[in-house]
Amino acid sequence: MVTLYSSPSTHSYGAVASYSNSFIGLYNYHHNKQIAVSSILSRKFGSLQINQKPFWNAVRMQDGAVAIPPSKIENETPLKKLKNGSSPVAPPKEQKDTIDFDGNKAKSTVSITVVGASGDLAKKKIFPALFALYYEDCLPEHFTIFGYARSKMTDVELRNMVSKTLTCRIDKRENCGEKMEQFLERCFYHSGQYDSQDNFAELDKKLKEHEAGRFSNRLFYLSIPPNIFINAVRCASLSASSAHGWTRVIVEKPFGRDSESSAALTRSLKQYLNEDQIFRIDHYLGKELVENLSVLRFSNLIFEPLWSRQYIRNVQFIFSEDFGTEGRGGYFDHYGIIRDIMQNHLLQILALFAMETPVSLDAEDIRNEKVKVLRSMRPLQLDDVIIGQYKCHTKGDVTYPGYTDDKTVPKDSLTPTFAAAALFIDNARWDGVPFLMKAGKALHTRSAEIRVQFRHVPGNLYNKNFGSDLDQATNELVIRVQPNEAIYLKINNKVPGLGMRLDCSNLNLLYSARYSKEIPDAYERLLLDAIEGERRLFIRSDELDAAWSLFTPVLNELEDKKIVPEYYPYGSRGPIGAHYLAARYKVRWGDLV
Ligand SMILES: NC(=O)C1=CN([C@@H]2O[C@H](COP(=O)(O)OP(=O)(O)OC[C@H]3O[C@@H](n4cnc5c(N)ncnc54)[C@H](OP(=O)(O)O)[C@@H]3O)[C@@H](O)[C@H]2O)C=CC1
Ligand SMILES: O=C1O[C@H](COP(=O)(O)O)[C@@H](O)[C@H](O)[C@H]1O
Repeated sequence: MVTLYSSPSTHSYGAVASYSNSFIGLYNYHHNKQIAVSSILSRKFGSLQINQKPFWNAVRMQDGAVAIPPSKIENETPLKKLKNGSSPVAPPKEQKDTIDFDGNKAKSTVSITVVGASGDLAKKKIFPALFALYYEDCLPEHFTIFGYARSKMTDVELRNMVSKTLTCRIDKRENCGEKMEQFLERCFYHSGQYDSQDNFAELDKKLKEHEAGRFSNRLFYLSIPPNIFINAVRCASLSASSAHGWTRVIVEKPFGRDSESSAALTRSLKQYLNEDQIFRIDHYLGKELVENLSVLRFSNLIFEPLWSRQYIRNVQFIFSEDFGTEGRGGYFDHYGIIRDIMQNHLLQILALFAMETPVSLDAEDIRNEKVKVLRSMRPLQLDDVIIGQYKCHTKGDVTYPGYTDDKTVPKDSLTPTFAAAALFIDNARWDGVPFLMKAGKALHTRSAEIRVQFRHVPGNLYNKNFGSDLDQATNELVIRVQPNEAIYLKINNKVPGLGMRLDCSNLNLLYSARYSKEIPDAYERLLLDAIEGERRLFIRSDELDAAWSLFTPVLNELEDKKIVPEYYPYGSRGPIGAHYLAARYKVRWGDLV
């Protein structure tokens, strides 16, 4: 066996390969160079096949290690020959991938453990996403799914619970019921405490039975409250890591509640895991239209040249939900809308929207650009934020509860359920362009969209036809993330007829009209990526640090100064303050025009 190790300590990437403790090759990580490394190994050991694509994403270069091009590697180079006596190969505790020499897929298996399997997210999203992947034949041939939680359940009871949430896709195939049965047969349950190494060791034993001597890789999905993350990671890592394949852990938000707690969480996670093993999920990155953002920008000649302060007046990121915290008030009150939506989902979209062109589509190249743009942003100022909280509202016979009517929320809570903010990127491309965010619960509609408002046409011959309404006269590009996914561009055109009247119309790519296939749920894409070791859509720790440093000062100030939110009725369009904030930057919210 050839064992390939990884180390997370730098952001440079490479491969270290060893064979019986002898160093073979180390090379920068790029798709074309993969072949270089694999060919070195092939030359030395005959017909090597790299049968695990994820491996290449998992490999990182050790601090201070020397990159040796394949042409220089004539013989096996002993480990000790590497620079300054530094240990070139990560200690065994770190993640390692092993290449199955036969390249035989049938010999490997993936075990997926949903930690917190009795919970809301597991039922609502994780199990259905796993089934959808199975249904679409996207899971490896051999896989096992384990639910793990404290609740007492048998395998059959877990299957019953899971089966209630499974659905077939719209383009139903006849064998859907059969597929469900087959999927459920691969689901098992183990009851245990989150802080018990012994319980995780029992899980390990069961996993091994199912893995049946196959080359095993293990994925743990932490679908549990954040206060038990670390215990679960410690126990899973120490007692139930894969002995010779990869072990990866998907971590759900919240990743702390400010810079300090987030850094502490990262430090604790890294006691037991490499950065490469940690998959921080932001499910908005798995949404189809968010994925499409880079395609839109970088594969259409017409957009990228316009993508700067020269042509763009402002950009808006808008999230609204037409329901309140319903059942999640306990969690929400500790976080509020800025942490729940803005600091992660909206900021991640902003980073993808505003980043420079990455060197390639490799995860690290993309994440490097995201970090760069986040670090070019000004921390949010208190003057540039307004906050709101929904209050009870009666419409006809129905009374909608206010936020503090939730029994799990303190009566005097000042936690914002709505916020609007103006952010700025201090770089050459975006200097002076307001990036506005708006997020709220219990509003009049459910939607998430990006709105790009372009500048006016200089010396426009048709100005008189529009009067002075800049918003009517200028183009707007709308990327509707949900619902009814669409990309449309507002253009000006002449109303047909003998007169000269101008109109504003949409060039519209409505996904449901263009594509008959159902759009996969974000969790499907992200789970598949985690299984395949594709990190592009997961958040790296330096991205997280950069994101928190933009919001932490203002979050502290809001709390220290006990800023009272502006109250808005359940089901309304939110506080009026959002309009004043936008107006300060000569902006009108596009969703209200
Ligand atoms: N639900 C959602 O829509 C979303 C959730 N998230 C995040 O995903 C994670 C899971 O969410 P969700 O499923 O809603 O969480 P739950 O509150 O439903 O918790 C999941 C499971 O964890 C166990 N658990 C709950 N509270 C405790 C506790 N205090 N101590 C020990 N175990 C506990 C319970 O299992 P048992 O008692 O059987 O051990 C529960 O079934 C959280 O981090 C959440 O913030 C993120 C985005 C959306
Ligand atoms: O992360 C979260 O997202 C949901 C909204 O997700 P969506 O995919 O349904 O738009 C939000 O309700 C929740 O408060 C938040 O924690």
